[in-house]
Amino acid sequence: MLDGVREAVRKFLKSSADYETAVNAFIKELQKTLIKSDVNVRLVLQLTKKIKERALKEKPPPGASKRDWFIKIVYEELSNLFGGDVEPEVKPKKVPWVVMLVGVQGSGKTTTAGKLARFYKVRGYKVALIAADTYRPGARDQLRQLAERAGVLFYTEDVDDAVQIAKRGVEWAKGKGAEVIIVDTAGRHKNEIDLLNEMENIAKEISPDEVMLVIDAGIGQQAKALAESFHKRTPIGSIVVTKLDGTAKGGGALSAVAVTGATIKFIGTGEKLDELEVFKPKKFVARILGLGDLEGLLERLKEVEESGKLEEISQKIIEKGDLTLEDLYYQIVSMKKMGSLKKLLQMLPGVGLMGGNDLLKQVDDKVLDKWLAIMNSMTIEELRKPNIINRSRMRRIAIGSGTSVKDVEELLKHYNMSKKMIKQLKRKKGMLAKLMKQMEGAGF
Ligand SMILES: Nc1nc2c(ncn2[C@@H]2O[C@H](COP(=O)(O)OP(=O)(O)OP(=O)(O)O)[C@@H](O)[C@H]2O)c(=O)[nH]1
Repeated sequence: MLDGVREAVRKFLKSSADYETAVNAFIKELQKTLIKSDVNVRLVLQLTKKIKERALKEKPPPGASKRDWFIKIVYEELSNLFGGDVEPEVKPKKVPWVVMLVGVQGSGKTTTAGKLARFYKVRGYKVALIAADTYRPGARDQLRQLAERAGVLFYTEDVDDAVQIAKRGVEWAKGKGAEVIIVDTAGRHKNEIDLLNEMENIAKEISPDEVMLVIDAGIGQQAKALAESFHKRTPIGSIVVTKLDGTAKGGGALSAVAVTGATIKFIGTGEKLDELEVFKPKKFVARILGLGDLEGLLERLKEVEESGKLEEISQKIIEKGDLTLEDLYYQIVSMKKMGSLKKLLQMLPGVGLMGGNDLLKQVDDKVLDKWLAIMNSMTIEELRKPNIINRSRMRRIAIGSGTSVKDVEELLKHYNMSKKMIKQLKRKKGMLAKLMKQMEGAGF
């Protein structure tokens, strides 16, 4: 899936066809790749319809190309498909925190138990692993070894009763002061009903704080049905999708799971203990689209958008023909977001806003930071009516911002200069308009 989408992006950006033809070609390619990698067909059609609508309706901000803007739309819509902006909370809400892992045989449950133990151990928690998979020979030993490698507590018993092992294990771990307790369970039984019964019984005994379903990315669309059948018996709190390193079908499991409404918390990206990542939808999609190309593009678009805002602010000031410290504050904030002062120079109408070229030579980023600090120490009234700032207010502002009265004076001097220039600009514009009218009246 990843390669397919990346390739489509590359083709789209390079294509010499007109915009609409290129969009249609891209959408076809995207549909093909997503369906091939097991994303639900209905979901794919919904997604591409939305992308197309936005692509034809939205106008990119000045300075951005239509094609760049289109990729941004694709990025946003794909991100929504995988959970949008929401990043999962992985911090235990209380301690001890009992996690019960469920999932079918071979999904990577035992490996994930080890990875999770390491994940929480390196974040400073005291962790215990409990092996309650009595069905697969060797599962208990496998987990014991993982526990040793991760350096965490371990509990199991050589009996067949998984429910009792889990129950006594959790008690034991609590007695040892474990803060995160992870219970590994069986993935296979005589039949599915028995497996689900066992999960339900364990859950009843240990009342886990979180039931985590482990799903192999390779199972594609079946992920949804699987998640639902477990969910009926032991309400699933979160999901780990494993083996995303080894399959082109990751999108299937992810999107199928996404439509069940459960949160995907982690993804497994390899066999090693540290190959577990917190699932971040936007990061995942950026990877699908080929982050290398995309990062620069998104940055560029952000800049254009920010500068648009800056222009808007400046335009309003000029129209108003007056400047407050509050205006200046917002101007500096949006300018700082863009990064460089040079850009400001090109962007601000007439450069005069800040008091001309000479002034701008003196104004570097450090000065701007100081000004922001000073303005942050002012009251809203002072920002809106700077002429009320007398000597004693200056002293208070200087102390509050860790600067000197001289610094505050300096800022006010620049502000007054800029204000004067804005007024002049407005007057000149007014004169020009008057002149034009007279000329028109005179029949020019
Ligand atoms: N490439 C890759 N392999 C993984 C990942 N997670 C697990 N595996 C491998 O998948 C295989 C099965 O993993 P196990 O942890 O033994 O599976 P299980 O779900 O505990 O199996 P049962 O005990 O039968 O339920 C092992 O070879 C693991 O190394 C992953 O994220 N990426």
